[in-house]
Amino acid sequence: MIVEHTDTIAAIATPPGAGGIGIVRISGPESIAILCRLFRKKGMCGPAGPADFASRRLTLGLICDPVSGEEMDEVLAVVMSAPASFTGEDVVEIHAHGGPYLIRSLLGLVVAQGARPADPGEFTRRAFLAGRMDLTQAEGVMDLIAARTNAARRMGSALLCGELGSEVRRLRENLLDLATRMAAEIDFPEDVGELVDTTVLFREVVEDYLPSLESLIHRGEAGIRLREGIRLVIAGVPNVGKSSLMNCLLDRERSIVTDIPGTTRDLVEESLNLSGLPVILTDTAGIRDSEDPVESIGVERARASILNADRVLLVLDAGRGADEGSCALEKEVASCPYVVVVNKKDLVEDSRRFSLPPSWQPEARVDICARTGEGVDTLRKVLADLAGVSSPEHAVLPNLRHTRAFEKARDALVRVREGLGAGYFWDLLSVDVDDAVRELGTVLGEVSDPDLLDRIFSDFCIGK
Ligand SMILES: Nc1nc2c(c(=O)[nH]1)N(C=O)[C@@H](CNc1ccc(C(=O)N[C@@H](CCC(=O)O)C(=O)O)cc1)CN2
Ligand SMILES: Nc1nc2c(ncn2[C@@H]2O[C@H](COP(=O)(O)OP(=O)(O)OP(=O)(O)O)[C@@H](O)[C@H]2O)c(=O)[nH]1
Ligand SMILES: [Mg+2]
Repeated sequence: MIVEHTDTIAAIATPPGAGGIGIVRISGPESIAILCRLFRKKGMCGPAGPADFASRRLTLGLICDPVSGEEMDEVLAVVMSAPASFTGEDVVEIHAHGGPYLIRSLLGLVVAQGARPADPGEFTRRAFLAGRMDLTQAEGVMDLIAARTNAARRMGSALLCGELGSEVRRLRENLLDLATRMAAEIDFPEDVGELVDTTVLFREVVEDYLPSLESLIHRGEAGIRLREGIRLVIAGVPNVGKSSLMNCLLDRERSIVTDIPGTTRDLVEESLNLSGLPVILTDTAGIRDSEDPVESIGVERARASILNADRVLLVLDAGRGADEGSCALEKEVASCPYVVVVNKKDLVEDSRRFSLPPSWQPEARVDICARTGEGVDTLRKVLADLAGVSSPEHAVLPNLRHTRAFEKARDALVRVREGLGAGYFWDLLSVDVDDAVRELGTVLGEVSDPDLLDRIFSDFCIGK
């Protein structure tokens, strides 16, 4: 899909503020001519010509204001001629000294020579439109820039390298091939013979394509958690060591700890990087019926935050086990995924470790001693594993947009599976296969939808 752009765009490609070097980037048919009018090569007088720049080599010279004749800066300029550039168009970069006023003035000169200030993400959008990358790779560029944890950074790299794109492309091609065979069978049933019979079709859909989509959707859930983070709420009856656990996970004394039950009253919230998973961690008041109006409000808030949690850490005291209060609380917590944390393991010998009531269904149980920090690393690992962010094969994780499309493709194939069972005619089934193919196409950006592109690229920064 090659799209011609007639205008030339320019932007500052380096971050705002002072730095060693600042870069103005220009892309489009006029970019080399614009550079020539502003650039004077070392040892030459008068403006430069295109022949003064070997493609993809730095050239030293001065940028001069063509109106006033003022020498603005000594710079290195590079020309990358179409199509061998990031955008596939003629690209020019001016590497100047990194003063914000200087860089802005240089951009002003470039714009005065006919370039248009670029929209956010417009360079990458052009790279995509020129067919130099698929949409997942363009999204990888953005993830890479936006990454705040190393795990998110790795995920951006994998996207940019096209790992997800190739996986989706393979799946899409197989489905497309299936759709083609089905269409041939419908149109020329006598000529083509048995291109695909019902059992083969059923096996392909049920054994190959549906599981692939389910796995992509599953990984997408981890991808969304990794990009957006999760709300993790620490809950329990009073005095079991919730605040001590909060402090252990944060590695500092954030929440007040005393031996008086009912110490924590308000919600105590902090953000935390858990093996790359961004977490908002909340310590809450111990849940109990209280006469104290302040504590009661705290307990209400604790309950509300349990309802909002993505996962709850239900803390028990090893000396007390699953007592009546904890059992009542477990019923409130159980609507949400939860991990049982048995604290104060120092108070009982391992052999006297109690078992949880059989009706409880936590995702995991971890025994810790918040006083010494024992077991807290295991808890961290369990939480990262549950969020699906710690295993390396999950390096490339779909985002929300991809996951929604995979879900629609999956639903279409489920309709095919059900239709096969119900003995539907093939022309009906092939509509659903086509749907699945189209959904996978949107992931790659093969369906042109300017609104979709606007939504994706407007989240980018300017100059990217
Ligand atoms: N100075 C600078 N650094 C940068 C970029 C840039 O545009 N300028 N990039 C971008 O933001 C990234 C690098 N990405 C790039 C990707 C492809 C091409 C390119 O010219 N590709 C040609 C030539 C390939 C080759 O010689 O092997 C091509 O694919 O045809 C350039 C940059 C990161 N660093
Ligand atoms: N022996 C032992 N005591 C602990 C451990 N963890 C916490 N404690 C003690 O238990 C008491 C209560 O700890 P907190 O962290 O304040 O308990 P909490 O669950 O936040 O209590 P509330 O805020 O009142 O609901 C304090 O005296 C802690 O020092 C542990 O692992 N072992
Ligand atoms: Mg507390």
